[in-house]
Amino acid sequence: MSFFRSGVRSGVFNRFRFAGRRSLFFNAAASSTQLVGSSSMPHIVPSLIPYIMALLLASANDNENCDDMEHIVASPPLEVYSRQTPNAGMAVKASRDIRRGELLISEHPLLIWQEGMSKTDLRQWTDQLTPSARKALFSLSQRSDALAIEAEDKDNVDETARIRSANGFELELPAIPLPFNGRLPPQPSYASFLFANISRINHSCLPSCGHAMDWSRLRLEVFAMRDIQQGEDISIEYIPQLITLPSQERKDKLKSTFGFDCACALCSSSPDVLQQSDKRREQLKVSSRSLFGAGLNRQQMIGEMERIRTILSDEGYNVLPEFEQENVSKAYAMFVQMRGNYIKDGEDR
Ligand SMILES: C[S@@+](CC[C@H](N)C(=O)[O-])C[C@H]1O[C@@H](n2cnc3c(N)ncnc32)[C@H](O)[C@@H]1O
Repeated sequence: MSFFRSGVRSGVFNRFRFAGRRSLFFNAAASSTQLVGSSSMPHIVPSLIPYIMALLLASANDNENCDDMEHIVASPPLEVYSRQTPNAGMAVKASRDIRRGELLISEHPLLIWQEGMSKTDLRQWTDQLTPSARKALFSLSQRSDALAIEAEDKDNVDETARIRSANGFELELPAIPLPFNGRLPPQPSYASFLFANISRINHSCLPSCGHAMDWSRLRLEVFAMRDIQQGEDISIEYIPQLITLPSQERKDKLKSTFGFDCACALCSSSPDVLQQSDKRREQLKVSSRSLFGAGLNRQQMIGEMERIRTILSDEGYNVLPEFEQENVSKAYAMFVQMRGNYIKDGEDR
């Protein structure tokens, strides 16, 4: 079973702006009838509680003056709706026009768990869900593909497995600036997170939004990476490194990881469009590889970065890409940011 993995995103975009005087948990539904409310506390497996507590304590100690409110979207401009075509199920759309860069939602997880737990441990844990958490969890979609059903015979699969598998984000955990001397909490490398609202957002190979975990607040944030019109679908990318894969390989990967046949706008386009897109993605693979260890001088490196930027723009890909090499992704993110400092708003493509 696999889950969304933030990979580089959690590395590049982690923000450790510590705050925490305000209530850590909020109700995402405060002023929207369309979004469900988050439970007041995430439901965390016992093995992860010391780690999460240490993370939040470290955050609370760090910066009392940081304004937490800028990270809370009191009224997310989002609407969950039931999609008729092309793929059934629920989706999220913009409830008003959205500007590039807007923070759309910042949400605490409903559940936090670790992969590889035994069925018994999973059952003990999920039996303790509050009625509202249970309701939110069981209202989410679940996998129904052959792989997921086959996996039910295995030891670590309980009745929530197909829901967790369809909706969970597996994220790399940050190293904690430990508040205690000598008493290290266990430091797992990954944990899985599920969100009542964000888990409704569908995947696209040309996503309109990026997402990143703000570990200091334990919130997943979703940002618009381009202007979005009222009524347009909100989408994110479920798997890193899809940007350098041709359409068939992307489809295969999404199918084997999540069990669905990708029906995003790009994957549903004509063979001609797909061929052009595959060609651009191949060029991106070559360019990004050439940045790594090829002994390019500064000028050549900037040229290659610029080339990547142009190809991405032609592809209509607006989020920051995750290449095979994490360092290349980080360098490209920095390049885009630095370049942006020299370009007046609106001039950039
Ligand atoms: C995290 S949920 C997204 C919300 C979901 N559509 C719902 O009804 O709640 C993931 C599931 O949505 C569907 N899905 C998401 N993106 C898709 C895509 N690009 N193509 C086809 N199905 C997709 C798949 O069934 C997948 O297992």
